[in-house]
Amino acid sequence: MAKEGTAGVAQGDHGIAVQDRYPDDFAWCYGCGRLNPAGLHLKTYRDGEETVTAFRPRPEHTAIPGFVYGGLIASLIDCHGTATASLALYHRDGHRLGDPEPVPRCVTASLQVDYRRPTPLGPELVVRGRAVEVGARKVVVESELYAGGTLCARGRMVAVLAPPSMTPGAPPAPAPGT
Ligand SMILES: CCCCCCCC/C=C\CCCCCCCC(=O)SCCNC(=O)CCNC(=O)[C@H](O)C(C)(C)COP(=O)(O)OP(=O)(O)OC[C@H]1O[C@@H](n2cnc3c(N)ncnc32)[C@H](O)[C@@H]1OP(=O)(O)O
Repeated sequence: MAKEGTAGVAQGDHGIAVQDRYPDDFAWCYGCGRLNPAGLHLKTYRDGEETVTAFRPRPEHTAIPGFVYGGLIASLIDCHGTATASLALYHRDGHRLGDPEPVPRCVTASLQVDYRRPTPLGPELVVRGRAVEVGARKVVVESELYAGGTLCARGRMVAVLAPPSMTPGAPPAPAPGT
């Protein structure tokens, strides 16, 4: 039986958020790190062939009174996208959330946001995403952001598996050209 998530939709992968399975060293992101006390704590769930997240902006997320700051919208699309990419790589490798294997961590290589309508401040925002290309290390993710059912923004991003040299505690990467 699927559980109900914050977005009010059925969750897959045992109803576990991708961000709750990132290794601790990778769980400090301002947008989605569960260990960042000042962060947004975005949670991404599987919903069939898509992913979904929900976030209710607060008054400090104002652009002009009554409307949401575009940088917040980009953050939601960004963090939901990297999580969608991580989940796609995890699935490709035959895993499901809840398996003991660590969930891979992706970083943003490219992020495009199309702001289609002013986003009202008040309703919960829902972002739906999907991996449209899954390569060895690179995943292209497309997404849409809705406010009260109205499409307000679209995103397209390239997410890349964090190289081992980015892992905290790893030896520094060699300088370019060496
Ligand atoms: C967090 C910053 C890093 C600090 C390290 C802290 C340690 C903790 C580690 C992890 C925590 C994760 C926390 C995530 C937070 C959530 C999301 C964010 O806010 S991320 C912040 C903004 N993003 C960056 O700062 C990336 C800066 N860029 C890079 O480091 C590199 O450029 C990187 C890793 C993205 C790619 O470098 P390559 O040397 O590993 O790999 P190549 O061969 O260049 O690219 C792989 C594939 O991606 C494509 N690609 C790369 N950049 C692209 C671009 N801009 N547009 C389109 N495709 C691109 C390439 O064409 C290639 O594709 P083909 O496999 O050949 O098909």
